[in-house]
Amino acid sequence: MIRVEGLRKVYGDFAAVQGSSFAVEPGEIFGVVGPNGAGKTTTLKSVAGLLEPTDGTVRVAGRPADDPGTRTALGFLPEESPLYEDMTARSYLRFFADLYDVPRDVADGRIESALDDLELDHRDRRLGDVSKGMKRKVAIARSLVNDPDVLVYDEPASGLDPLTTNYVLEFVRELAGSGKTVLFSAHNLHHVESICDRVAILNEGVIVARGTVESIRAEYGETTYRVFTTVPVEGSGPDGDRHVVRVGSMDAVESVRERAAAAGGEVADIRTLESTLEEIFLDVAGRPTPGSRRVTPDSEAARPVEAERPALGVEE
Ligand SMILES: Nc1ncnc2c1ncn2[C@@H]1O[C@H](COP(=O)(O)OP(=O)(O)OP(=O)(O)O)[C@@H](O)[C@H]1O
Repeated sequence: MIRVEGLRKVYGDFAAVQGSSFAVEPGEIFGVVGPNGAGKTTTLKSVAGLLEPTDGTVRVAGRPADDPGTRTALGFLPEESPLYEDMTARSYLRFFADLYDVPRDVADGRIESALDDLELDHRDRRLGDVSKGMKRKVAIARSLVNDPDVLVYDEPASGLDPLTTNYVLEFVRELAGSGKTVLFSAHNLHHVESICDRVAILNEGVIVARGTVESIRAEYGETTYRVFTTVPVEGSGPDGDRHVVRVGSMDAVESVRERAAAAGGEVADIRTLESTLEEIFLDVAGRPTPGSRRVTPDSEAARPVEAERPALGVEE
């Protein structure tokens, strides 16, 4: 549903994205993570047809991302989503449904159902007077008024309390469960690990790791073992009435077992620990990336900064 090939975006002499390729299928949530400035928003805006790539192709549902047909079949949630503060949730969503030429009766049904699904109270209260969580939910509802197959969500849970965050993430999961294609960026790697089917780790505009969390863990992570013994062994520390030592291989576990036996004790328990996505991220994103983000003046790719295209439903 989303096909990105060789995406490159240069601002002046700076490459924000240096040649990314990935695909996202219907029903899938694909997470883009990376440090500040890695190129996540640039990637998402390019998929949403809001930025013209310097090089590469972006296709959504078989059409170029900037095709007018694509843009109405896609819901984009920007990182910051200022709303028209004097409107109510209902009037605001109707306004956007009108922009997408959704017939009024279809729009009303769709809006009420989105508001119900998002458990939005205060539907007729001025948006300037509602909570941040509710504003974010309204922005999410706005991304759905045209019933798009493809959703591009930049930090959907940014700045929300844990309860609202869980609600929003669960909602995104349900949207993917109903067959929508979701491209999603987030800083909170625990959220990404919990809801994304596949992940790309971006660093300095380059995808440095990509795949399911399990495959990334298998390739870049490490397995360690916490070995609990009834007697102290070299390197162990107390843990209640037992002792615990962390080792990195099954051979090392065997060696702990032998040392415990030699000291008249035994191994009481072994727990396996896998690297978290966060640990892998800190490792992978800390490595130097191939290529420089600086584009030299005589380089073919050094083109003028592209203006952002105005987007339907995006006031930035
Ligand atoms: N219009 C622009 N002109 C020049 N440079 C830009 C422009 N937009 C983004 N950049 C630069 O491109 C790089 C990537 O920006 P982008 O917003 O895509 O990163 P990000 O990964 O989304 O960052 P964050 O996590 O901080 O939101 C950054 O160094 C940013 O300063």
